[in-house]
Formats: sequence, structure tokens, C-alpha cells
Amino acid sequence: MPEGATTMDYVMEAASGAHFSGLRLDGLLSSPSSPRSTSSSATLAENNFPKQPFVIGVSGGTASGKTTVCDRIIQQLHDHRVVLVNQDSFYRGLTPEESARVHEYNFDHPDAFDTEQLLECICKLKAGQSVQVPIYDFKTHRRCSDSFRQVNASDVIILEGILVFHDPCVRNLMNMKIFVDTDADVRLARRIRRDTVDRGRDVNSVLEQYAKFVKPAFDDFVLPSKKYADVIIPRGGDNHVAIDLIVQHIRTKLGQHDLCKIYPNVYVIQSTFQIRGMHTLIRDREITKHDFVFYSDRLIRLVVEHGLGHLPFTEKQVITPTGSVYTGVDFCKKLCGVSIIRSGESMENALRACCKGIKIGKILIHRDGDNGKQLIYEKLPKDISERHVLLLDPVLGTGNSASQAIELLIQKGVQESHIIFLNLISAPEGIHCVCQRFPSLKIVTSEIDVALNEEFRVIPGMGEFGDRYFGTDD
Ligand SMILES: Nc1ncnc2c1ncn2[C@@H]1O[C@H](COP(=O)(O)OP(=O)(O)O)[C@@H](O)[C@H]1O
Ligand SMILES: Nc1ccn([C@@H]2O[C@H](COP(=O)(O)O)[C@@H](O)[C@H]2O)c(=O)n1
Ligand SMILES: [Mg+2]
Repeated sequence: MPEGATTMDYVMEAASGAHFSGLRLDGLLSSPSSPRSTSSSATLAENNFPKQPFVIGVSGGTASGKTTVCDRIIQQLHDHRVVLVNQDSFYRGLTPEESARVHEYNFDHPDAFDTEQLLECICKLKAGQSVQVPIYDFKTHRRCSDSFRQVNASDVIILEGILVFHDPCVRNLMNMKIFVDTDADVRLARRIRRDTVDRGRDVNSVLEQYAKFVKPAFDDFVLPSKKYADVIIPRGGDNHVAIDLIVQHIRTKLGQHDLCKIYPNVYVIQSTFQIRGMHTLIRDREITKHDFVFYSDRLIRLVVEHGLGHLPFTEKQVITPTGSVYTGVDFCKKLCGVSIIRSGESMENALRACCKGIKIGKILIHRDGDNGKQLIYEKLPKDISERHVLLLDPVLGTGNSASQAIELLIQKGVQESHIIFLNLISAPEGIHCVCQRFPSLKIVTSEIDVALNEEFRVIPGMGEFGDRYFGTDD
């Protein structure tokens, strides 16, 4: 510890830096397997826990403003962790025979693109590898034979093009899909100007191509893919509000753990130096029991408060002492806690302090050899099926105990979406296990750790929480 610094100053100083507990797994990336067989979850299973870039697809009719919207998003983000890939780059170059009859060539049909190559490119980027993207010339209808554009692996990949939602394999690689929706007349006017000015075409050929190929393909392929969009932006690049919202969303994603991008129901409470400091203290094996309990309690309280924020509410109006109306919300009444004995009991006081008179049930899962878990005790409120349940256990490790407890709650009639699992630290393995099995349940945690070791202990972790909290570790 530096001279003159107090213990707490030192801890806070040491806590600065990475947002999560050593989670940049950049070194653990492995190469993708066959792109056609790759869905987001398949990639995950094959590569264990690869870094997961956030992939945004931007589609829309020709000249709708896709490229403009992407450029604005990238400008506003002002972040080097974003790269743009254009589907246009993957146009197949025309053969001499095709070039001779270019007016009969349909550039708006899915077959005009080398989708396999596009897929491979996005898979590589997703797997953390850089790629060489072809350079396409709209005047010669060919690819540059000797030069490529190098695109480096990045945290956000934006893929734009008229047909990026058409192929299901390409579509499945996307975490967010945006459709730029611009009036057909406006698009045609822009297309005429762009193709005559930038692409060396004459007006007649533009109109002919539009009527023969562009419009029919829009109706057959582009418009039907609009239904896959998560966000529809009317008016393209002029829609500053939509672009601001998207930029905001991407910023949030950039700050999130990769697992939160995969599982939208996993919430990690916003990290602050106070929270990092508390983690630093409770993870320190030299800490006194008193301090361990004190800082664990502080953290637990934060997790509980955050978890309560995910409960449904009803609007409520009250009259303030000034005689004015304040429109607020009323807490969810049908609520209970369930602690997984023994560690989960450490979280009960925080829950009681936040929810006056709350009922708290218990589940004991006894470890039965190495092969699994065995439930040996449960005491739950009789009307639990009507309640939202806050399930308490400070450490999510393999996810076996949690899954068994959740299974029991569901058997008792609790709706999966009514369960919020609160913990202090979660291992990625536990998150995968619980979220894949119970996709509509929510997990609220304060940090996601690196992994489990061979003994199924969370690393870096904090040891046997129950023993440390209840003083049975000597
Ligand atoms: N909001 C806008 N107002 C005027 N012109 C625009 C606007 N958005 C795009 N353009 C122009 O229209 C043409 C097509 O836009 P672009 O972003 O390239 O569309 P897309 O990538 O969907 O084909 C370009 O020449 C561009 O400069
Ligand atoms: N050699 C080519 C290749 C493509 N096109 C047209 O480009 C359009 C797609 O690009 P946007 O930026 O408009 O999305 C598509 O509609 C093709 O007709 C072309 O004219 N010549
Ligand atoms: Mg474009």
C-alpha cells in the first residue's frame, strides 16, 4: 500500500480500471467453424466463451439512406471499436459475357451476391479475426483484382445492404436489425441522381433497371425482410432522434458484458468505484470476518434494490404537503423471497430491510456426491404461485443448485418470468446453464467472473461465501 494512503483509499485506487472482473477474453478466441452451421448460440457452444461483438444489420431499399445512416451512427459514436461492412462489397464480379449484356443482369436478386463469402467474413469478425473485404466498382461491375479493404475485429460490426436480412444465416448473426424506411419516390429520385452523378449511368438506363429489376426485387425480397427488423427508421439519415437512440443503445452495449448482449435478461448492476472497492475487499482472503460481513451486506443491499427495480408496478397518485398531485408508482405487493440454504440466508436481512414484512421461503439442496445435487428441504409460502419470487444465493457457480431451485419453484406454479435470481457474483457457466434452461427468468448480479476451475469453483471468486459470512471457515 502506498505510504500515507488509508486502507479504503488504497482499495478504491486498486479498484479502478476494467469494468468487470477480468473479463476481456480476447486471448481465448477460437476460429469459427462452418459459417452455414453457425448461429449465435452455436458459436458460443463451440468456442466456450468467445468475445461477442455486437452485430447490427442495416437494411432497406436502394437509396433509402442505409449508408448515410451508418455513417451518421459511426460519426456520432466516435469510437474506434465500430466497423462497417457493406454487402455491396460482396457483389459477384461479372463475367465478360455478363458484362456484354449488363442491362439484362439483375443486381437486386440475392444470387448477385456471394453470400457464402459475406457469411465467412462476418463469422471471422465475430470470432475476433481481421478480414480482407473485396472492393467493388459500380462502374465496371467488377471487383478490384489486387486490392482489398482490411477490416479489423471490433466490438461493434455494422453490416449494411439491401438484402442483409434475406439470408437466415446472415440474419442470425445479428444482435440488432434496423430497417431504413424511405418513401419509394424519394428513393427513386435519389437513385437517379446518385447513379448518374457517381456511377456513370444515364437516366434512361437507371429508369429501365429500376422498373425491370430494382422495384420487383424490392417487393419480392427487401420489403418481406422488413418484418425481421427490431427498429424501423422512417426518413433515413434525417431522423436524428432515431439515430441518437441507436447510438445510445450501442454505447450501452459497448459498456456491457458479452453475456448481457447474449442474454437480455442478465443484468449487471452499474459498476462504480464503490462497488469495485467492496468487491476488492470481500474477495481479499485476508479480510476480517467483520469487514467481510459488512461489505457483503452493503453489496447485497445494492443487488436487492436493483432486483426490486425489475418488479412490475402500478401507477399511483398522492397529494403532497403542498396540496399538489404527485404521480408515482405503487410497489408490487405479491412478492416473496426464497433463499437457497445456507449462503442465500445471508441475503434475507437486506430483503427484509427493503420489503417490510416480506415472506421468505427456503430451499436446501444437498450436494450428493460429485454427480449432481439432491433437494432435501423446502419450505415455501403456500400461495407462492401467485407471487413474484426473489431467489437468493450470493454465488452462481455451475448453475446446478440454482436450476434445481428454479425447477422446484416452477413445479409449485411460479411463472418463470416471475422469478428474479439475485446474486453477488456469477460464473459464465452458471449464466449459460440457467439462461438457456429458463430464458424468461431474470438474473441480477453485481459482477460476472471469469470462469469455473476444474473443481467447479468460481475464479477469481470469493471462496465459500457461507463459511466466510457465518464464520465457519476456521
Ligand atoms: N436525407 C437525405 N437527404 C438528401 N439526400 C440523401 C439523404 N440521405 C441520403 N441521401 C443521398 O441519397 C443517395 C443514397 O443514399 P445512401 O445513403 O447511399 O442510400 P443507400 O445506402 O440506402 O443506397 C446518396 O447520394 C445520398 O447522398
Ligand atoms: N454493378 C452494380 C451493382 C449494384 N447496383 C445497384 O446497387 C443497388 C444496391 O446498392 P444501394 O447502395 O443502393 O443499396 C442495387 O439496387 C443494385 O441495383 C448497380 O446498379 N450496379
Ligand atoms: Mg449504400
